[in-house]
Amino acid sequence: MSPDRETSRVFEDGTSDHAAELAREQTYVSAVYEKLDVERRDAQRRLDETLRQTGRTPQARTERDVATTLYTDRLAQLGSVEQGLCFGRLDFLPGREEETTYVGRLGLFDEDDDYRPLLIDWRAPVARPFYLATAASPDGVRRRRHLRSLSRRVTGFDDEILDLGAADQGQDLGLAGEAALLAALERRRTGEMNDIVATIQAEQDRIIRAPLGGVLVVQGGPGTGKTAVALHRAAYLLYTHRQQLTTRGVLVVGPNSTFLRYIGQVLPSLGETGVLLATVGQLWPGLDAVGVESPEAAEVKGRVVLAEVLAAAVRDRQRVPDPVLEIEHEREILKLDRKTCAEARTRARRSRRPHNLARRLFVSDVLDALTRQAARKLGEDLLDAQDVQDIRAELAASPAVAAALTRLWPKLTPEGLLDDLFADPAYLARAAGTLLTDAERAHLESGRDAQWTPADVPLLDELAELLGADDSEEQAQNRRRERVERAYAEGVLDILEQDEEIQDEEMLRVSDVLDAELFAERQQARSELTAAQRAAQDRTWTFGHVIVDEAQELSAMDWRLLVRRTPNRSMTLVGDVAQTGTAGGARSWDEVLAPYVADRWRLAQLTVNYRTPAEIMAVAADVLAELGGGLTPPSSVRETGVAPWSRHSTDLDAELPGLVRAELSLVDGGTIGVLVPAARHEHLRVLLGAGERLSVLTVDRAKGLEFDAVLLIAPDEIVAESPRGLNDLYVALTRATRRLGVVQTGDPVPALHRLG
Ligand SMILES: Nc1ncnc2c1ncn2[C@@H]1O[C@H](COP(=O)(O)OP(=O)(O)OP(=O)(O)O)[C@@H](O)[C@H]1O
Repeated sequence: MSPDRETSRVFEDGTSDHAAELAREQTYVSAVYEKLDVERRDAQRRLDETLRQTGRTPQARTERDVATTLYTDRLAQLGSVEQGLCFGRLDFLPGREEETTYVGRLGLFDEDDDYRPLLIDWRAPVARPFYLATAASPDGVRRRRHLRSLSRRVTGFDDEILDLGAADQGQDLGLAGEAALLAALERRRTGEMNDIVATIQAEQDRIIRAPLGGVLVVQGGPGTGKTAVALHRAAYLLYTHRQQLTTRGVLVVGPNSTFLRYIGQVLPSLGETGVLLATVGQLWPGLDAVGVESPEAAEVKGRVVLAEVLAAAVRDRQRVPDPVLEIEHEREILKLDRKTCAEARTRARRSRRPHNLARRLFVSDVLDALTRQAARKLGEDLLDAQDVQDIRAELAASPAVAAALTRLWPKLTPEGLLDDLFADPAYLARAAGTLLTDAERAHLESGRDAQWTPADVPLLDELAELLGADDSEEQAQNRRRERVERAYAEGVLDILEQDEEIQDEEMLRVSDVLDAELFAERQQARSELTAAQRAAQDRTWTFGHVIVDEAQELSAMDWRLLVRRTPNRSMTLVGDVAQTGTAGGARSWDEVLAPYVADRWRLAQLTVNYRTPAEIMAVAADVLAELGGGLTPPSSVRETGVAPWSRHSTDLDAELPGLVRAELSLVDGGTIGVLVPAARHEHLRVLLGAGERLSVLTVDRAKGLEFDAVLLIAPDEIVAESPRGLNDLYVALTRATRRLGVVQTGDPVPALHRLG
């Protein structure tokens, strides 16, 4: 159904009516923007007022904190919805209370008219027919209108009349707002993902609005909008379960930082800033795990047996003397024997506390034993209880005793232990036992770079759990700081109260202003941290909901980390098992989830490809068939009439720059992705350079991204480069929104037979 045909159906007497209708829409949309401006000024004024308040009691201060966060968030939200604020309109069949509803990026109401809705938030239940209504099931909707706009100007609209006569709309894919959808898909790519709020399709909407609890897996082929759906789901959940989720926050996990940059603007454009976007490698606060290692090393590190290896590595550090450890104390030699230490060790281990916390038990038992010995040497009969206590305190403070305890049960940090483990083959061999082969251990030892790698982070996290943090000193410091802060606040209050007693109006005003500024400063520093920011600084933070994109790539150890961050198991996992590139990634969702939720997870599928034109998808479908696994390729929403091309190159360095230039000129200011085998990446990146419109990437870096045109280089090498090479080829072929060119340099790849 073309928009023109539809427009003429609605306005049978021609374009002048269309112009008049456009003008009417402009009047309405202008009024909505005016309301937005009023709301912004109002929120700014309230924030200013709140920051000026003194907060004289703890309750008042808490209230002020809450209000400041509220107005700061509101301002950010109102600031982010400027573009495309109002994008839809629903006209209902007679009999409904409301005749017309406008749908947009947030809800706005007219307080002077009994809170009449001016604009309905796209996430509100009443906006749902905008995404779900079809001619076959119109849900009371007579007409759905998509408004097009540029800044605050309405530039056009596309209508759909939802009567049964129009039931052929969207062909057999059941598309809603097809004209607007196709216009969105035709837009050239900029290197940043856009939101799809105006054109969400029914199968996507059902996933976005699925209930919060439990594990929802979204399986969908390339370009089916999994990433878009995941991000809109985050926005929807925050809107619908605001209270529950703003305190705990939502985490969105992506495969790498290039991908996170690509999707980074979507949630802010939906008015949501309280979501933490991170790779698993970024979930260790203060550490940027950007080290590089071999795929083999990363694969071994991702195996679930590493949890056992690490536990054994920790136990290995809990030692007993062989046979005796001598300690010099006050010119006497005290002896720690194997049996005493073994008993202390058993008691400490049985406590089931993490290593650094169980250490206190071990230390206490050893000190008891040493105290008994020292007392015996001094003549037990001559000592009273206080003397014995003093001896124990002296022993506890003795550097020689401390050194012995460190040898037997050292305080350990995750970083220190992991570094030692990978640097010391004998230690690794003891910890791994029969769990890893010699060759696998060799990967761990040799694959090391000076920096931590993303695959190290789940290991550090596992170790943090095994070791625990002896934070008694930190807690004592916190208690001291709280006491000081309380005393400070009480002091301020005293002064204010005295001032009030003096009843000197001028002085009162001065101290009020001073305190207001001080408090405002302190409070601002605290309240500006959203749950997402606090979560980013806290390894033990547990989220209200976790969304994982490209979930098929995660290793077993990654999953352990993420499940620890989501004790309520409220998760949305989106991915495609046909695109798994990492050796440790998923072959099936069952396999991945069984250890954590058994079979208690729900599966939703996406079936329509919004990215890759049918001509290119046909080539990719051959590769999918060769992969086996019984997955059906998604149906492309459009054809472009442009066939993918292939050529053989005998001198790539000479030919490629010209091919890239040609493609750049054909995409009308759009983007090109040159996807290359890892072994050629560095060379071709230097040869071609890179810029805003041109990216030279390995396939794993291109995962989740899209380009107007893709040039795929040496597909045979991509296939040969990894055990999941065919999956990589599938990913590479499905990155293009308009054009695909394949440059072969070696043997033809059978799965690409269609290209000739
Ligand atoms: N309903 C929609 N309206 C407009 N554009 C859409 C819609 N759904 C998806 N798209 C667009 O289709 C493209 C592919 O979407 P997305 O990247 O979310 O797919 P994906 O399933 O995550 O793909 P892949 O598995 O290949 O990474 C994006 O440009 C996205 O904006």
